[in-house]
Amino acid sequence: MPNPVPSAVSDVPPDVLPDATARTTPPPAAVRLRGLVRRHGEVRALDGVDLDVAAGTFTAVMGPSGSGKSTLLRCAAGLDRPDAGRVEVAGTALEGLGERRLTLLRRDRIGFVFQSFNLLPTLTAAQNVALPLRLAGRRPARGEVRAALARVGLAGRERHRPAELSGGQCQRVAVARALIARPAVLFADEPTGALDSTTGAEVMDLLRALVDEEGRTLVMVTHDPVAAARADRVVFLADGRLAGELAAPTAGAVAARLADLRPAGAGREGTGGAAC
Ligand SMILES: Nc1ncnc2c1ncn2[C@@H]1O[C@H](COP(=O)(O)OP(=O)(O)OP(=O)(O)O)[C@@H](O)[C@H]1O
Repeated sequence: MPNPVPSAVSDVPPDVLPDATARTTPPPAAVRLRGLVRRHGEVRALDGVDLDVAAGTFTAVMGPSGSGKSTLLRCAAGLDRPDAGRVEVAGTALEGLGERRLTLLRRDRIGFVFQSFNLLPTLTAAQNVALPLRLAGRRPARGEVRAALARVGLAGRERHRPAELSGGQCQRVAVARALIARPAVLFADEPTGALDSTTGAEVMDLLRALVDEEGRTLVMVTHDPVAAARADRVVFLADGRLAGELAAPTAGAVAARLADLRPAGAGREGTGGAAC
């Protein structure tokens, strides 16, 4: 019987082989930012940021307080609109999208984890995780939510409400909820900021494993050099601009770079920082 599947490259007609250019072109970035500007009144929170994040990698964003980290993350995740520049997530440009299409893109392609978990207190862990699917009009497949909770180490906690869970467990629920729709990119804004160091380290173990074992793409803002050192790459912001990066970071190298970025005694704290 003829075999319709070519057994070797030499069996493939030349016109269907990728050309040399195609073979050397890197895969499209999961996140691509170009010339990003975001003003808050007089403050240029972002002042022309260019950044590419490769799929399947873990990037940490660091910088002094007020340097624009959260603004960068929110613009990249479609939660905030830049005043100028371009944001692409998984090959889709965000700037031309109307509110409805942006909402759909956020729902289907983007996961976001907040420092304060943002779980709904009246819902169980399972109901919180299922919420994005429910909002999309989808009934979760049998076992889907349970498997998502098991993946983050919360097997058996499906029926617990946030008040019955520790901070670390709440953040795990939030991670499971962010991943349930299988987003192209997971953004995390200070995901360990509300946790003690041991619990924070456990959440970092989970985030690292999601990249290593499942090929997830993660972009995380943090103030903690130890957390940032778990990333493949740390990019630094100062005054709304990129201020260098470190590959294969160590906590010591991250802390030293951060100290260089801080003017003696302060970052931009007190220069119009957001109200608390
Ligand atoms: N909604 C807002 N209204 C007014 N100014 C804002 C707003 N959001 C951010 N800013 C200002 O933009 C600048 C960047 O803020 P952003 O929160 O992005 O910085 P950050 O690096 O994340 O700070 P932190 O580390 O303190 O969280 C700051 O000067 C901040 O005061």
